[in-house]
Amino acid sequence: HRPKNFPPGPRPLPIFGNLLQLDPSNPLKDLERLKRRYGNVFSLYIGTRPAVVLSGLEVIREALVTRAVEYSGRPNHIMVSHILQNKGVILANYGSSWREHRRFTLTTLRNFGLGKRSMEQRILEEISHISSELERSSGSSMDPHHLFHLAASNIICSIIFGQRFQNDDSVFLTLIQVLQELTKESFGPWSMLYEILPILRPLPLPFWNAFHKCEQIRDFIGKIVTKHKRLRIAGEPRDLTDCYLDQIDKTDDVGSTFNDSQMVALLLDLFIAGTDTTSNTLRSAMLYLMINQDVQDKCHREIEKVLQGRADASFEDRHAMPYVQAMIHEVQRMSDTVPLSMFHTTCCDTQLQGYQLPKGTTVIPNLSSLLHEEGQWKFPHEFNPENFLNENGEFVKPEAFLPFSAGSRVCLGEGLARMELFLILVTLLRRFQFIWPEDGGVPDFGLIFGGTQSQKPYRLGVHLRSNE
Ligand code: HEM
Repeated sequence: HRPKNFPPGPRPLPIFGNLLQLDPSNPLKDLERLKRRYGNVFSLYIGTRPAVVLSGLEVIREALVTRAVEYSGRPNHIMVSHILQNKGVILANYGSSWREHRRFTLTTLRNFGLGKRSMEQRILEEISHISSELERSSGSSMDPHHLFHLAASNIICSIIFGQRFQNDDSVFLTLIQVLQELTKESFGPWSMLYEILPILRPLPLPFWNAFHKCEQIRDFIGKIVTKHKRLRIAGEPRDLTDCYLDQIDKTDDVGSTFNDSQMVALLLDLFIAGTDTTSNTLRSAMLYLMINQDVQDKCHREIEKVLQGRADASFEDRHAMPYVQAMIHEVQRMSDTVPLSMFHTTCCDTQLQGYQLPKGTTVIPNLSSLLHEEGQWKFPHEFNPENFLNENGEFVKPEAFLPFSAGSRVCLGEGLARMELFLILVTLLRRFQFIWPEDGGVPDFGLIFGGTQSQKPYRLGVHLRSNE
């Protein structure tokens, strides 16, 4: 039975709740259908637990921004929260440890703690590796998946560990593979069984693989931390790990939330959160740019005009490049990278649009619903940078653009991600032209659903521009 005055929704079955009414390979269409039937706030049973799905700008803003404190919890019954032990930031409960770690990370990422090499420099260094790799493919085509995935991982590694790995480093490649398997298994069918039938948990079933994989990654991170402890000079941080060790020194009291196991959890979080998201967005960008040569040409002209003879772009240049900004935001809108955000929970009994939600209710913000919401966009269903330009050609950001979510849990890496997307795309569009290969078949813009969505595999045609 639904609690009193709980949002309406389809009738659940015993044990499975409404899970059998959703397509596990892509529930977004089903959520859209249920929204049309029950409204922008409706409920679903995931197993025996009720969850509330929020759609549209008005409702999502009311929950995540207006009532931010009431809606900032994280579920602690799902498999991935058990794997990550509710430590670090992403799945940490709303409370002092989460707050202090979030503040520490944001401050450090804002370049107050990264030592001599700024975040911008670290990104530019990685771009030079991407460029060399693309140069090797000039005149032909390549699958960009690996290239962008390694680049995004390496940027995060450079910031948190102070080092990048060679693209053929076997330990790094294994780590990335384990990480990819971990994210897949954490949201796969076995994780559903783990959640809805707790009685199965003690049995040696495949969901334990995900726990073992996470241990492997923690070991890898643990070794890097040990090396840092040996080589660091206190007060002279080279990267985020050094900053954290300084922070432990500073807050060495009994009540401190900064300690070794929280540090490994935080580093793991940043590594997980910062890789697929950025690299999937870059893959979307390349696909849309290859098919929309007019947009690519316009960006190239704007980039040349602003940078003229300068060697590198800087993130500040974005203010002089409204069209490029519009293109990048439009790519993010269409790539819909984190469609259902991270699940939230209510931290106390609360309300929304006249409904009552008891403390502990799972809340699913359907961010995907905003990015194509009728009435919010000039062209809700097509790729068109004009969605982000006013009649004077100036860049404007509609309120429904919330791919990083909103409120107190808004993506902590938004600044970093935006800097990466801008610097990488500007540098690559300046040096290369990307062309749909003749044998590429018909372009398919359909997305593969997941915690982070991605484009289907495709080949990127690369043409090195002459030094015009
Ligand atoms: C295009 C790239 C990215 C997108 C679209 C994206 C999107 C998101 C979204 C939707 C959330 C959930 C917010 C919520 O619960 O309401 C999130 C959380 C988070 N993201 Fe990102 N993200 C991106 C890149 C990054 C990067 C590069 C980092 C690494 C620094 C990062 C770190 C995090 C963290 C730590 C959280 C958890 C925040 C918290 O619970 O307080 N993200 N992100």
